[in-house]
Amino acid sequence: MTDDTIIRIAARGDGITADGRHAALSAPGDTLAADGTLTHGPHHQTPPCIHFPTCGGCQLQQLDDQSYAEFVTDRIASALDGQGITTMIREPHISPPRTRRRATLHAEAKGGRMTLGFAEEKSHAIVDIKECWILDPRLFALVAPLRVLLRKLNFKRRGDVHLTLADQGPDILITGFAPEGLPAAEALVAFCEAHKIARVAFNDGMGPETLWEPDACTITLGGVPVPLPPASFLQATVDGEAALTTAVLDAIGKPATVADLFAGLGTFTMAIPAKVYAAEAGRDALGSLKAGANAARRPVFPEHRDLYRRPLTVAELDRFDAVVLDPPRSGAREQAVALAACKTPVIAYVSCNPATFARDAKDLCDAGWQIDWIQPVGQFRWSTHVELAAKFTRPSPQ
Ligand SMILES: C[S@@+](CC[C@H](N)C(=O)[O-])C[C@H]1O[C@@H](n2cnc3c(N)ncnc32)[C@H](O)[C@@H]1O
Repeated sequence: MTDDTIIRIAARGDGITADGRHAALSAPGDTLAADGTLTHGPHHQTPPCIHFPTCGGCQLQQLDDQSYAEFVTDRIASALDGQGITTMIREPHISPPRTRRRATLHAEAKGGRMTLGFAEEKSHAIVDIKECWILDPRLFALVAPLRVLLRKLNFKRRGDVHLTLADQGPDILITGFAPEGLPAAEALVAFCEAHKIARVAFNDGMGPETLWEPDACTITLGGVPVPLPPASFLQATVDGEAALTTAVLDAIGKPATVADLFAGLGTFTMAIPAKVYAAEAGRDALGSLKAGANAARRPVFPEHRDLYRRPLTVAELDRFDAVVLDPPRSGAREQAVALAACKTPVIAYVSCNPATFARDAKDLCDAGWQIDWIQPVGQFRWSTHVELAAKFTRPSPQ
């Protein structure tokens, strides 16, 4: 290896040479000459998608599978290293291509053309996708028909198209627009029947209005069908959800009572075979979790609670045999203070941001917790977005 060899990929996706220079669209093992010429090495693959690298949906298609998996692990290791923490990092789980079950596309009507796709990298321009290597084929199959539909609906602006695979089929929420008139209604029904759509809702600023939903939409979590509000948070792939759930169950063992914090629709709540207290600030999500758990007669105790303003106290946390938390990207700094001091024997921390995870982990480790292991999960294949599940325990006295 020479000083001009790319030795790692930084958090934002640039390759970094041994002598500290940055190169976009490079892979470990490539070499960067002094004049900026990049020579591809053994881990540089031909990006499969015709839209790469313009499309902002993927940033790292030039990495082969080995170097992408190493990137995912390295993101977590470097964030922890920055806080002075070392631990065992398991083999990452990487979602296969074409498995993304939810995505937000952007639509724009301009000059008689309807553009529909992901935004360009670092730009508002929309890439009119003709192929996609990350979307589930059942969702990608709707992209061309949706362009036709939007034209028929007289969509004349810019808006978002949220696509989700519900138990009943594709669920679509279109924002920034609401169709009007009988021809639009007829075009919508014909589209939904032809493509076996589970639901279509529009949100023109007043909240989602559902115009098609022949059977109530659900998403099955841990074997429990949960009512699915439009554009809800779901783990991005089914296999990614399974990898995170398996890690959480492995971490917590066989507890009698568990707190699931930032519970969402109940991805972990429903998978845990115990009494589960579920705290969540989103009213719609919590209402669905409650309805799903009640219908399935699960011993779940939901609470609508803002965990940033009102984190669980030490006394509340001490009642549980295990705590699971899965906060948004900003992490759980406020909740980590009480977690650091509580007596619960085990914490399973699921994170979609290694940097805030490492910050919160430092608070826990400073208070005597240790990280037993971390399971990296790359659900957003070929992106710089990395997830993980970690097990925290208190070391037993010698
Ligand atoms: C990363 S998602 C995880 C959801 C769920 N655990 C899952 O796997 O599907 C984070 C969740 O935290 C919720 N949330 C965001 N801010 C919150 C707050 N201040 N208090 C409680 N929940 C919050 C969001 O509504 C969202 O459901």
